[in-house]
Amino acid sequence: MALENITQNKVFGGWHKQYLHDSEVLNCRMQFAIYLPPQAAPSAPVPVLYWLSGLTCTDQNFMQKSGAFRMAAKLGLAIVAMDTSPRGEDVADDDGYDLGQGAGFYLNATEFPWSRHYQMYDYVTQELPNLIQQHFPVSSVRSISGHSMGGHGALTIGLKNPTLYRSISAFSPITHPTQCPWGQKAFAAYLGSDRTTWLQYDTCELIKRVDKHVPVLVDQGESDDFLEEQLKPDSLVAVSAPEKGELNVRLQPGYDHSYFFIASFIDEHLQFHAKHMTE
Ligand SMILES: N[C@@H](CCC(=O)N[C@@H](CS)C(=O)NCC(=O)O)C(=O)O
Repeated sequence: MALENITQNKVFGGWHKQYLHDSEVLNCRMQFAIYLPPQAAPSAPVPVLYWLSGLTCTDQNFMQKSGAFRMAAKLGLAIVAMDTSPRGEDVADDDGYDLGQGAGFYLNATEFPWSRHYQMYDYVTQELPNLIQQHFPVSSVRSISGHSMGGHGALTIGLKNPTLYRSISAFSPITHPTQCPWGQKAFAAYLGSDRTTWLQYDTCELIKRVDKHVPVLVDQGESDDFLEEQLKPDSLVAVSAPEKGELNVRLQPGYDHSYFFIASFIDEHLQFHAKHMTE
């Protein structure tokens, strides 16, 4: 599949590049960004961290604001940041910032009018990684991370695919979407009124169902305005079971929901993933 390179900037000895491509699963043109560290070469493929952003974001919020490049260059990690939904004039949308374009929730929609394009689960787990492996000097070793809606995406996708990802991390994730307004609105639209179909995309429900999971690191700011109504870290702590795997939920005093918070702890997340990707 053809990639169209639209930007490239050298940073910490590596390269940040943006690309456009036709997505078969999303049925539209998509944009993504990749950071290739200086170590990446055809003779030396590097592991990849997939980053999933939150509501209203594009491929650029993380790349421009997280300050991840210095540590990624040091550790020799590639990072792929994708868009948060299918895009385009023909793609169904909604006036709310929390539904439609910019709010794909990393699931496969089954309901009209969303199902024609909103297949983000397949895009993240299959189409995009295949494209990345085909075109860049990366190995098949992957981990996954994200913020808010993207933290929900990273956790659900990582829990459901323990052989695809070595580790999972999340900042301020929506941990129990079937029990919060953002999740209930999105799942009702994308998946319909049968709530049993929602459970496959709910981190707290998935943790209860799996026997084992890969190591998980979660950071949550205690001064996050969305903490109690939308994110519910206590629900995640309540279902954690040490015998199933490492699940470290850290509450960080004073931090809010923004990329200032992400920038403060991104180095620790990259080190966590690098450790598990090089084991
Ligand atoms: N009312 C906010 C809600 C959306 C929001 O807070 N989005 C978070 C993720 S849930 C974000 O990362 N915003 C973009 C940014 O900070 O760069 C907005 O419209 O920006």
